[in-house]
Amino acid sequence: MIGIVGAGAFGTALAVTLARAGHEVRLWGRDAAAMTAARTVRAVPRLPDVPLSDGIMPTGDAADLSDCGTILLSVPMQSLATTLPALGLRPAHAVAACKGVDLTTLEGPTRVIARFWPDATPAILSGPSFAADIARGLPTALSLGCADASVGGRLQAALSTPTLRLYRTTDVAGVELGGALKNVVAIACGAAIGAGLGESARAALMTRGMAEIMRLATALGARRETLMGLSGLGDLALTCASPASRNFALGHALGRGETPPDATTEGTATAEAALRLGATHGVELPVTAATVGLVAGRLGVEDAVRALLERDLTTE
Ligand SMILES: NC(=O)C1=CN([C@@H]2O[C@H](COP(=O)(O)OP(=O)(O)OC[C@H]3O[C@@H](n4cnc5c(N)ncnc54)[C@H](OP(=O)(O)O)[C@@H]3O)[C@@H](O)[C@H]2O)C=CC1
Ligand SMILES: O=C(CO)COP(=O)(O)O
Repeated sequence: MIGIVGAGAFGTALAVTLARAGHEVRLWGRDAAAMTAARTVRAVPRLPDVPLSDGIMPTGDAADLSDCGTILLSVPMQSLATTLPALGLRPAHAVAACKGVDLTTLEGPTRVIARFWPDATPAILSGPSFAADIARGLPTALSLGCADASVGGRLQAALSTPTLRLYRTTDVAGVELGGALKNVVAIACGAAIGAGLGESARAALMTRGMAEIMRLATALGARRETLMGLSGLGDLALTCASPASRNFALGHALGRGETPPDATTEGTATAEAALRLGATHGVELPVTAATVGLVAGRLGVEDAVRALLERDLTTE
């Protein structure tokens, strides 16, 4: 039996594909009334058009997940540290499916898990995948990072489904940082497109953004080959190119001078966290700095572009 914490779009999509593959799934959401309603409506508010099969038990009571040896965590990154201790669970394996860096502690999801659930083996699941695609059973591939190779292998086998193919690695930092940092670049790309700066500008931002991801993540212990994989280059390609990305949509609205839609956008907090990490580790992050300024309203798109173009010429 698999437990999923967070009945948002992604947690629910994972529940649907795992149940379709034959798993019994307990899906916990913080809104107990909505989860009770979901038992009869057989859908959750964040993914209303996706029916929940009989193999999924929606619940607002975390105790219903106490028999689940593996728990997937799919709440927004900035709420992970408050969610975990409140659940009262002690799973053997805890797989983070959230993308970001905790702004208070600058920890990735597996470090947060280790802090609150020291007995659990932590892992991270990340890569290019829109919740709607996974829920529809469209082909998807993700990275599963687990420092314990044998647990990682077991999780890979358990969580892969006929349409969701997992690749495993022991490079937890690479999987975490690739998935977290690409959201920052997606905001920047959305702003460029929204402001009418063109496809060439987007390609330049993606490429230089990827250079920043490489610099910061390798300084923090990630391996280059992981960052060139699904949770890095792969997810960067998806989110920087698709209006379906909420991070891209946020940047797009800012680029057009409009009010951004109200949605989970992990890239805003992660951009700030990345700047702090960059300052500590002596890593220059010009695209990230411009994105932070843009999101905070300190810079307009034109100022941000000027700041990037006026930097000293350098080698690639
Ligand atoms: N959507 C996608 O396509 C993908 C998302 N992800 C990642 O999955 C994670 C979750 O995103 P997603 O499911 O899309 O987000 P949603 O906005 O769809 O849902 C967020 C979920 O987290 C809950 N939540 C929000 N704030 C808190 C809080 N403070 N404490 C506890 N629970 C909270 C929400 O509860 P409530 O409904 O009650 O507000 C909801 O169940 C993110 O890190 C995201 O980057 C990864 C890959 C794809
Ligand atoms: O991470 C995602 C796809 O891999 C989803 O991106 P958004 O959170 O920007 O919608």
